[in-house]
Amino acid sequence: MGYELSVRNISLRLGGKQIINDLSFSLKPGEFMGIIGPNGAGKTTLFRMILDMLKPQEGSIHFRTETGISVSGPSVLGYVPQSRGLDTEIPMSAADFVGLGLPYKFKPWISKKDKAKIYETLLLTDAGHLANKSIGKLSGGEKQRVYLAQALIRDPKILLLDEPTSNLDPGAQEHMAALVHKVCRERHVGVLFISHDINLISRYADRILYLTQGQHAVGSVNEVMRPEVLSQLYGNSVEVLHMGGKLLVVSAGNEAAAPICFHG
Ligand SMILES: Nc1ncnc2c1ncn2[C@@H]1O[C@H](COP(=O)(O)OP(=O)(O)OP(=O)(O)O)[C@@H](O)[C@H]1O
Repeated sequence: MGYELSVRNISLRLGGKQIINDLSFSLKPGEFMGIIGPNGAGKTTLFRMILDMLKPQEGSIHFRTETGISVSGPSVLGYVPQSRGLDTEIPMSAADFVGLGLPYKFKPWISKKDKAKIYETLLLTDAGHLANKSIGKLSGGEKQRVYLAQALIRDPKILLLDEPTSNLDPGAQEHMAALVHKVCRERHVGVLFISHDINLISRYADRILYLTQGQHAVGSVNEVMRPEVLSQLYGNSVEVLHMGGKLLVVSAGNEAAAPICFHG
């Protein structure tokens, strides 16, 4: 069964700054939504509200089954945080790391069933061959696939991914986004995927949420990535250039038009 996320008119001020202002959107089962916006736009803060780690000062966030029954967020969410800073010497295999995502049980061993589930989930994220390797010694792309497996081990209905492709080379970025897209479609999981790369996102996302300066726009890439929409968000004249099949967003009317947000 799929679950829908419904965000209704939420607003949040932090440290005297309006981070989120009257934001509403919904995420359907099996839908892939990309979240983009400059540093400090409030993307992670939005995740913290969805995860119930932070309450919006106005508005509400709900999770419902397809038949309309409300459920609590944490029970249906899988989350890959932005960074973990794992010690390279940490004495833990990738499989044990994934096992940390299992519901806690008062026993010192992992059951055969749990072991099978861990391996099956590692296979799902193309990381089966990494099961016995030390988690701290994996490459950035390998680690991200193990983190994804940990977030998937409890079969979440909605997946929150905070920049899972940052610091990865283009091939690993594509691999990660394609994996997430496969899980999204095959398992009917709703995905919120934060990234700074609109060109990557636009290949996979059904819709995007663009956040900046307390403002936002939601829609398809073609609906949102338009000069009139982005100019309104930034409060400045902005151009959206299409170069070699890629999007480039720049401040308009400036000879030395500095990219305000290069989406390579
Ligand atoms: N507890 C807090 N108190 C005050 N301000 C905060 C707090 N948490 C976050 N902020 C501020 O809220 C703003 C949004 O932060 P957030 O981490 O959500 O941005 P982001 O869009 O995820 O940025 P990035 O792309 O750099 O990860 C920032 O200006 C940040 O300094």
